[in-house]
Amino acid sequence: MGDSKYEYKVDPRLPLVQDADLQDKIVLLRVDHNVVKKGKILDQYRIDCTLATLYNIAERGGRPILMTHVNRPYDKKTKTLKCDPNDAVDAVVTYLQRKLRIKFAVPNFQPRGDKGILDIDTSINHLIHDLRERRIGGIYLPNTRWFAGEEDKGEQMQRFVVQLAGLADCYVNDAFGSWQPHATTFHITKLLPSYAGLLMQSELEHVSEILRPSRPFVSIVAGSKYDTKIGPLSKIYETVDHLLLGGVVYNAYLCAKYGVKIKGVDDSDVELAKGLVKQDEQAKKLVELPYLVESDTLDGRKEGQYRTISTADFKPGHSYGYILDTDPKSFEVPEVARALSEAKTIFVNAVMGFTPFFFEGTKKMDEVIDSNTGAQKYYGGGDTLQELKSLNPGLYHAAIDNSKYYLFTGGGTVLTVIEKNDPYGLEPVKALMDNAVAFGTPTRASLRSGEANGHNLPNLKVPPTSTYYASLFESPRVSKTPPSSGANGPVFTRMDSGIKSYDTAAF
Ligand SMILES: Nc1ncnc2c1ncn2[C@@H]1O[C@H](COP(=O)(O)OP(=O)(O)OP(=O)(O)O)[C@@H](O)[C@H]1O
Ligand SMILES: O=C(O)[C@H](O)COP(=O)(O)O
Repeated sequence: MGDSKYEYKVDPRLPLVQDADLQDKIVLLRVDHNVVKKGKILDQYRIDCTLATLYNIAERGGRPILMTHVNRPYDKKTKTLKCDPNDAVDAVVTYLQRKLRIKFAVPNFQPRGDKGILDIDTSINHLIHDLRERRIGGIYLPNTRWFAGEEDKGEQMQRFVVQLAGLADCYVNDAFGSWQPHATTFHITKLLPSYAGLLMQSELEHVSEILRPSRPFVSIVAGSKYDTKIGPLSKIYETVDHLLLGGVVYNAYLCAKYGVKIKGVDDSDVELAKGLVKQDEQAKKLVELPYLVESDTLDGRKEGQYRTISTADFKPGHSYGYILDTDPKSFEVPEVARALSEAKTIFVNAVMGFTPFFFEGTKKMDEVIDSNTGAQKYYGGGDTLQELKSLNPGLYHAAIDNSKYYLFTGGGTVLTVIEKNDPYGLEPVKALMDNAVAFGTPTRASLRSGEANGHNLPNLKVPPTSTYYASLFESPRVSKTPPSSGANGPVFTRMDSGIKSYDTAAF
């Protein structure tokens, strides 16, 4: 165990990376480095936050294989997966190499048409060898969402997870921002001993604070990910004293509340938003930002083609163009100003406008929040942090070292925690705790009670030894009989790629 001064307050049943034996182990490390837009990094914060875990793994003899998703390359409507170089991990790898002065190798797996990458093939074997021999500092896998198995729930997922497990001895999840239960955040824990990284631990400690906020508690939710944000909103509504909305979420709410039509807002989204309107009829916690920026086009900020409108002028049945920002003067309306200045806790997952063209609403929001010096302020979300940094750089840098601020690496994750009212209800986090029980790995709870896990392992899925995998990587074409891992251990079969398979009964 480490020095408790440097440890986070987390559920003692959570298996922690600092308690894992990592000496000469290959560690599959899931991070959320989803910070690349059009091939460029907009804000390194999410990467920097994972360096402690990376150092911890390296310091204790572990050999890391990193994985992150970048953007959303799978199109649910057309069911196609496009491996666009703009969504590659290369920019992240270049940044890490420059920062750490070590070499990361990125294997190149060919996608199959618009189905994405189907297999981790044996071309990775020599890289694993180099990793073990310390000729490279790490491997960085391609964008996890380029793999057909990442978001799948059936055979492709199982195949991908089995191949991933075949690369490593254990798994560490440091991707707090990636709360969706996908192959690399969730299913992989069925096959490898799994641990929470240091960033994950820090985020879990701080997100617990939001669940018992000093009141009044104000949440501001905006942005474009309507599908994953509208769900948690009704639960969030119950926990806050005031809710402010912006972006696409607010547009749907306005259509539902005022019976207007706003360009780009789907009828199905308006239907969903009606629930929120109904909820607000009684409690009236929703503080509306009344001045909005309407634009005739999505093609940027075109002189003469955008204007400020007011919700006071909304008439049922009236159609509007795109609503692409909140006019800053919305924050001067007494009701809005009061809600933000009297708040004791503020959570912000909000980009108010269509970036990069419309930014004034977000800039003003950040400044007004900052002027409430007494409030505890929590920001979360990839774009939310990027915008805070680019619009108010001084404020952003001061916030990083200010105890009145905490910057989460995931906004959708915090919303989900509030929805579940439990950080350990996040599926990837729960999977880590279940894994500790199944694999018998030590946790603070088991160490404290003297039931050091790992000695008495009935009904466990025990992975094969690293030596076994190493031998495969060294001579990938020679078929070997895998070692028995006990009566209850997994059954292995050889796959075409030369990587071992677990019995899929684990899923
Ligand atoms: N009115 C609007 N119309 C269209 N796009 C908008 C509008 N308001 C904001 N956006 C877009 O929303 C995006 C940010 O929203 P998003 O939901 O991805 O936030 P986030 O901070 O990344 O949160 P999370 O981490 O939960 O994904 C930006 O790309 C911005 O351009
Ligand atoms: O940027 C984010 O919000 C996280 O990386 C999660 O991305 P997702 O919502 O596409 O899963």
